[in-house]
Amino acid sequence: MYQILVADAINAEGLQPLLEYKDAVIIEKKVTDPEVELEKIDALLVRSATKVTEELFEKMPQLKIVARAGVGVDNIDVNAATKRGVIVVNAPDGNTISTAEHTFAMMAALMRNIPQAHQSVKNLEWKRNEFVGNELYGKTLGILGMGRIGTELAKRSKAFGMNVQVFDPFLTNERASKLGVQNSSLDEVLEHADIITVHTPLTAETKGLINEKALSKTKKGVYFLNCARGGIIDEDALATFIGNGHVAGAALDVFEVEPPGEYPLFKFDNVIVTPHLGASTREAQLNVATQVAKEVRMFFEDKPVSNSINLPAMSKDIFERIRPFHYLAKQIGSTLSQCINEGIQEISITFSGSVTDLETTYLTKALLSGFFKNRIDIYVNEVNALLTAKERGITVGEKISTNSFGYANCISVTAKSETRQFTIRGTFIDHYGPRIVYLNDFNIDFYPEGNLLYIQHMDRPGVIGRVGKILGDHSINIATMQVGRKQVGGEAIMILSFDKPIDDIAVNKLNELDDIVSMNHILL
Ligand SMILES: NC(=O)c1ccc[n+]([C@@H]2O[C@H](COP(=O)([O-])OP(=O)(O)OC[C@H]3O[C@@H](n4cnc5c(N)ncnc54)[C@H](O)[C@@H]3O)[C@@H](O)[C@H]2O)c1
Ligand SMILES: O=C(O)CC[C@@H](O)C(=O)O
Repeated sequence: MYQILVADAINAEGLQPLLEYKDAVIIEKKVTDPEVELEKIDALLVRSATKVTEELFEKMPQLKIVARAGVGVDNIDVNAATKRGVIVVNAPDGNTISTAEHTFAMMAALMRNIPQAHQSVKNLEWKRNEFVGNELYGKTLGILGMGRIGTELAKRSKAFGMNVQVFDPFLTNERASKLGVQNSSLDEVLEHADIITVHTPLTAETKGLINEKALSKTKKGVYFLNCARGGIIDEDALATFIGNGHVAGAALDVFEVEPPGEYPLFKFDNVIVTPHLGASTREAQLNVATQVAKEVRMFFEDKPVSNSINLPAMSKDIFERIRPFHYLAKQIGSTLSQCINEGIQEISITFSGSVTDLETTYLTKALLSGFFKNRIDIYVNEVNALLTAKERGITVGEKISTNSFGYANCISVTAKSETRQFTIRGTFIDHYGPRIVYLNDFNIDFYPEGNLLYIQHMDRPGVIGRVGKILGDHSINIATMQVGRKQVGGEAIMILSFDKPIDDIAVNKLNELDDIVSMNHILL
């Protein structure tokens, strides 16, 4: 039974896909609640309140997926998640419209002094001259960050007759002209805009994007909006420029520290604020909760998640095509690691035939996760496989080849240690499934699953019989047996499979046999 912790206020109706999931129990409590057994939690659902830090991951060794019911993942240490193989998903577009509408509402309220006038009337005043505002019509709106929210805001602002000038390093001129906005540099926006709004994520690059230097390039009387993340506009610098009258006003939905407590900007009447309400509509909360609940359920049902921050996105269709090779790659990796007993320095993977049409990097990661599964303690999956290899000094190479060794598809892997190299190849055969077809210079053919014994021996009369006898004497039933050799009387290999695990006594007896060179018990 998966334990799913819903740590922030997430729309209950949206959680329905998880509430209906019979393999999960939902716990709605804060991560700090002493009743929560953090060490048993498999999935964590949050909004922006819970900070998902390295220390929290430390307390949650079972955690497999963190879902952010919203866009920004700046409250989640994604690097720490990746290192531990924890998948991070978000709900990227469920609150786009709500946040764009909130930004627009803030802009209109700011330009027409609505919050101040509202308060004044409620204080039994009637100061019509004091609250004279400005039209939006004809003004230049500068948008920094033309992603989902920036784009929706641009559309709404154009409908109000505004000129829209934008800066986004990833925006092409073609897209800008389709949207009817002017694609500009940061400085051009700063110099020309009457109102400037930020819609970037908070990153090392965007932290303080609007600082003293940027503010000093703006027009006197400019207005600022921040409905993205606190810190993109430097709050101290903004306070200075509002205080000296250069900036005419600001509307803020987000703060460097939330809740902001005693806050220098609150003393200005021309600063209007909301408590991080951009996404707070019934529609957005239902959308984001449903999106993440579906994603978490898909993950536990072993289906592809589409909005992962640290995994490649894959459609259901593509996932169905890659699924057999994904399994094959994992089993190859796991077989490989159990066939070699020394430290590996290099793993080279070559894909050929029909598998090359697929996302091979994803298969490389799956192969590595299989490789590490039996070698190290930490949970390795496609998220942290490459990082784990790097941390352990293993060079991983991937290439495509036209030589598929006569198979319709082939994954060939060579692992190198200081002293030797080991090659393993697998293929997926329609109607048969995954097969290992080459092991350490021997052609062979076996199904990579279950309890296997890989025996290297000399090709001499009676060896196979003696192996069979010892196993029989220990009541061990051989399910399948494959042999491979290069020349008569030379080195040979055997792969035996069993219905149940074989005991150490039998293995030791087998090891004592003449003509047995080495033996590896493989559990797949
Ligand atoms: N107030 C709220 O409740 C609320 C709700 C939703 C989202 N948000 C915030 O809004 C942000 C934007 O959301 P979105 O869905 O539009 O994201 P998005 O990823 O669709 O758009 C972000 C855009 O910023 C651009 N960008 C990145 N670095 C930049 C830089 N240095 N200068 C200029 N542009 C840059 C990107 O190219 C991208 O186009 C989120 O990261 C989140 O922090 C806030
Ligand atoms: O959870 C919220 O309400 C805030 C969401 C918003 O900041 C986001 O990044 O999606």
